[in-house]
Amino acid sequence: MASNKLKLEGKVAIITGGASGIGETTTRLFAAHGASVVIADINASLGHLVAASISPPGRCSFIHCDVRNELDLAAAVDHAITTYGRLDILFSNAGVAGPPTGVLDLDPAGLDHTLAVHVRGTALAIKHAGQAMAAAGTRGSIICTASVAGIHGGFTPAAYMTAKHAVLGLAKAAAADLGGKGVRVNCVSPYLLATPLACGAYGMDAAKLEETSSAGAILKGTVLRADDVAAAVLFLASDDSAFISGHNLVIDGGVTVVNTTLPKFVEGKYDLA
Ligand SMILES: NC(=O)c1ccc[n+]([C@@H]2O[C@H](COP(=O)([O-])OP(=O)(O)OC[C@H]3O[C@@H](n4cnc5c(N)ncnc54)[C@H](O)[C@@H]3O)[C@@H](O)[C@H]2O)c1
Repeated sequence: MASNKLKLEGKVAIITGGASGIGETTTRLFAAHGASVVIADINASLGHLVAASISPPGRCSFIHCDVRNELDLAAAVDHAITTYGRLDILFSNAGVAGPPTGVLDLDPAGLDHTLAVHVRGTALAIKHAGQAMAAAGTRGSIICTASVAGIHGGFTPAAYMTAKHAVLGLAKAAAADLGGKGVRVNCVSPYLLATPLACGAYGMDAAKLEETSSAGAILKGTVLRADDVAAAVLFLASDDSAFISGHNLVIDGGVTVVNTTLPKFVEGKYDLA
């Protein structure tokens, strides 16, 4: 049975990419669990709308932040501390789909942009949030959005896949560097779910994308939604995961561990079809 206990009461979080999709849903869940949340995003109109829709007024605020820009991330951390007095949680989640090509057709500018948002952005967000947590002696939690594209080849175009592998490496490096300060660093790795990023990249509306995602999933009878990812992020942000660091929490209903191309053992025999 789900507990009614607030899991983040009195905590302060920064969520990059918090204006939309997984970030927006996590912003709402964190606030519902008692956290004050700073949305750090380039989309000012959506960011202000989401922040204003969360009650009580002031519980959530928006700051314009391009995660490729170190000064923007430093300002987001300052904003959290000035406005709410502390920083306990960073959810580094801002992302772009990147160029829709394989390696042979790769456009260097598209590769640079994809790596800058996902890798440089995550590294600098961890740097500034980690420094603030360490300076204040806060036993903080940092969560980065990686992807099933950080585990296997073939899921996505090359630049995005490269970026998500790097995010996993970064999180391991950061877990090692920040563990001595009491700060935990983990990743979540979702499979395909309907958000503006994914619908845009695949050229599908939300219903079609969910149908496609469900058809490819191993786990049947349920559809992966942003709520599922936000629940995993809440677990990693809260004291429920107090001794978990350097972990990649995969939210894929088994997609990355089941190889559907191998012969299948069904009801007493191998299905070689
Ligand atoms: N949707 C999926 O299927 C899926 C699966 C696995 C991982 N992810 C990852 O989840 C994360 C969130 O994406 P989403 O699917 O919710 O998409 P989304 O488009 O709904 O949200 C992405 C957010 O990032 C923001 N953003 C983009 N560039 C930025 C920048 N330079 N600085 C600050 N903010 C910026 C956007 O404005 C937007 O609010 C991304 O890292 C994405 O790679 C998505």
